[in-house]
Amino acid sequence: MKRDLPSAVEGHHAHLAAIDPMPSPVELRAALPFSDMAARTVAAGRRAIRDRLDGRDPRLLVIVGPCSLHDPVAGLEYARRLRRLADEVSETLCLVMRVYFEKPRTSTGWKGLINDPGMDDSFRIADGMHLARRFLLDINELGLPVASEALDPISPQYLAELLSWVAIGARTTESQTHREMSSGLAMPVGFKNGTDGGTQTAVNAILSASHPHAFLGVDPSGRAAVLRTRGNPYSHLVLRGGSDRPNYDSVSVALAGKALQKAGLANNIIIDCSHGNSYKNHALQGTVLRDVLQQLGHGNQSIAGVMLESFLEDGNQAIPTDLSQLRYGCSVTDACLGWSATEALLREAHATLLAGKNAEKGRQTLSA
Ligand SMILES: O=C[C@H](O)[C@H](O)COP(=O)(O)O
Ligand SMILES: C=C(OP(=O)(O)O)C(=O)O
Repeated sequence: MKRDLPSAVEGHHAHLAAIDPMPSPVELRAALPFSDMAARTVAAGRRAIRDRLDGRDPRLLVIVGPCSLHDPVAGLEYARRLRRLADEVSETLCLVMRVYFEKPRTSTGWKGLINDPGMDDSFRIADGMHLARRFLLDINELGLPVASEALDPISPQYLAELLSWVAIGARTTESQTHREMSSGLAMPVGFKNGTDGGTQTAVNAILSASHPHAFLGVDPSGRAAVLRTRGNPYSHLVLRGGSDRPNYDSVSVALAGKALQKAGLANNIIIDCSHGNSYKNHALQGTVLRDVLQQLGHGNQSIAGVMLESFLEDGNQAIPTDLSQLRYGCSVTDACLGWSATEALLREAHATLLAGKNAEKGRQTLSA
């Protein structure tokens, strides 16, 4: 629908095709209300992540799931499997499901389930937002906390109460809008280093997000408003590698830690095993994770967690014109580890960390 938008300037709306109304955040929340179970999952998920960042919980955070969520049915099947695995490895790993509905593109491409749920350029954003909130409720009701990327600055009004962790992506870490938004979010926010591999933009972002801001946004009724924030004390760094080289190695991690400390920030780092850290070769994510485990075994105190891109099927696929040709459970954006490789890798990580934990207990008993 194109609203009548008068302007004194001739041709002012020449590049605007239409303005479609959206239900307000309050309306969507009323249509898809919180359940007690979902509320408990979010509270427990956020607490566990804060405890890890504060050093009170020694478990490694693992943010794991598809590069993008395009099919809620396959997503739910993945979540059920992850939920079972989460229980099995809970002594050493805190699993959080990666549920990304908004994709920042290098230039063009499908921008995610919220933007285009039909994957056919029909851009039914109101339907996409409804699907996204429904899916987040379903996952939280399984008892699995959720991590997502916050890309659109209005989306959090609809969805953020269902998220336990949020990323600001490599392409938006330098954006003031995203830093301001993060300063008011209730959950820990991980800022990724830039696509060029530089960490200073993320350090600046963490500093900015930890401060109060006042900026334009929408209130829960969807009305334009001035949002005044208190600052987010749980913003932290995500190392995702750069266009020419990874940055998960111990030297890069130490240098990033020094940059955080120099800025007076907590030395908390999450390693994204995908993207620039694996040269976008999904099969290399295991190599990165094993290196991180080795760093932890050698006493690294700054790595709080890892991120893995994983789905039911290995690899990825282009979005076909005939959507009935889509392969079930296979990523339509970056390539992912398949479920069996994911499960094996996380069990291996659990066994490695458990062995380290038991060895430490043994040393303590001997020296007591
Ligand atoms: O994680 C996903 C992609 O790396 C990101 O959205 C950029 O994708 P593109 O370079 O294919 O646009
Ligand atoms: C887009 C993503 O990552 P990055 O911002 O690191 O490119 C992502 O994690 O989906």
